[in-house]
Amino acid sequence: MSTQPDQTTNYAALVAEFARAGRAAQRVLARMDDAAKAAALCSAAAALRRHSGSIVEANARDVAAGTARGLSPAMLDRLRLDEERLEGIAAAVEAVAALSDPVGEHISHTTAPSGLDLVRVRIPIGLIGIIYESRPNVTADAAALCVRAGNAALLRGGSEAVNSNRAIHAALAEGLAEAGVPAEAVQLMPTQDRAAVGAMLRAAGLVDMIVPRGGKGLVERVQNDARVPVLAHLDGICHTYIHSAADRAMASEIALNAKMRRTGICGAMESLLLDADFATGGDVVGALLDAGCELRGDARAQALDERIRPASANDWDCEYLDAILSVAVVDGLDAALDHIARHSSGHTDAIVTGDEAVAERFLAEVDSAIVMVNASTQFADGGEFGLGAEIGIATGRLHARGPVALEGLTTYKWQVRGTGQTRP
Ligand SMILES: NC(=O)C1=CN([C@@H]2O[C@H](COP(=O)(O)OP(=O)(O)OC[C@H]3O[C@@H](n4cnc5c(N)ncnc54)[C@H](OP(=O)(O)O)[C@@H]3O)[C@@H](O)[C@H]2O)C=CC1
Ligand SMILES: N[C@@H](CCC(=O)OP(=O)(O)O)C(=O)O
Repeated sequence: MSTQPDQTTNYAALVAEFARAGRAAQRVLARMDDAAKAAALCSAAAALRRHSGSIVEANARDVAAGTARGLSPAMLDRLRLDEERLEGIAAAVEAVAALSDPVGEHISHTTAPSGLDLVRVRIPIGLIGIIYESRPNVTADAAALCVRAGNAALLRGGSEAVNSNRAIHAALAEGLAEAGVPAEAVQLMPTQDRAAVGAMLRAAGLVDMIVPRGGKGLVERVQNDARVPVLAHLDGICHTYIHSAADRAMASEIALNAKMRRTGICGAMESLLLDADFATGGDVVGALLDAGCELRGDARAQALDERIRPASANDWDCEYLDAILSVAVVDGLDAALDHIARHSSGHTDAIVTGDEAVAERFLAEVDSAIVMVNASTQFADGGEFGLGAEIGIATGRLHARGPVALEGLTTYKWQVRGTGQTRP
């Protein structure tokens, strides 16, 4: 779309215009078979490579502006592209092309007592709006996953990545169009005005689903404005509970990895719960402190190591995305479950224990999208789960939870075949 918004733009009308174009393109996409959609994504990958110079140049402008604005090193790292990273983005689009097409799969096939033949068949959701952080690879990943599953995408990326996103989007649209997919199958919102995010969230009947991927500010906006079904990909306040029957070495290794492998991702541990009866809690916190992590603890945690600072009430609900961790000492499984129920964001929570019965209770009772036993929360990732890719980690309670890939971007319908039945 060529619409250029200005001060007087009516964002509801703008979103409606984009949505109508996207829905028309989606109907074309829905008629394309597996091979045609895969070929279109390979064509989009080729266009990314063809335009790598201008994409990297656009990204350099974003990075220069971000540097001047004082973005953190972690944010700049997520923003930055070079030829090698761009090759990775193109290869990821090809990897999505190589995944098998979920559309048309028969989820179930039964015969009703009336003799009706009932097939539940997988279909695309339709037009999906995605609001995401300033990480340009998400533009290509999200577009590729949507198209592979037969959906149109309306993308709204983070403001710091605006030039990169526009360049990536232009290349993707060109490549898709060359392979017979209407360019409007993947559209990028032409404005960074946050009022337009509100219009996307309110576009019920035009946008079929919104995927918000971001932090607290976005959560509040979604809660206030959403009229469209939302598949929330929100913050990760992830816990690791070290139970009294945890293996000592395993506890330290998992805690270190869960916090320090990459501190800036949503699957990083933000809160450590040490069982009061776990004998070597001091070793776990010592290993984290020695690795350069700042620990903020309650009084009992502070007693384990003098380097632990006092935690404030806010710390239990804080997503640091940094080498900072809150630590509490809890009295047994029930206290750990209570703490997690109060403070988890529903992303990923883990227990370390050698007691199978305790592990099973944790798996059953923690109500998060991903619940783990004896593993690092950093495994919360579509690639690690064998899904090939991910839009992100869904933190809500709808049909797709945890890493969302192709299946999560589909719904189904019932196909009913009769032989002349009438209902008595
Ligand atoms: N669950 C998951 O899969 C993932 C979750 N995350 C989470 O994302 C967060 C990090 O991302 P961060 O860089 O902070 O991204 P933000 O949450 O600040 O921004 C994400 C997107 O939301 C928009 N946005 C934010 N607040 C508002 C608002 N009030 N109104 C309208 N639009 C808004 C931003 O727009 P604008 O450009 O205007 O700021 C941007 O497009 C962390 O909390 C992390 O856990 C990150 C990756 C994956
Ligand atoms: N789930 C993936 C990506 C996490 C992610 O997207 O993080 P972010 O850098 O906040 O956008 C992983 O574990 O690498």
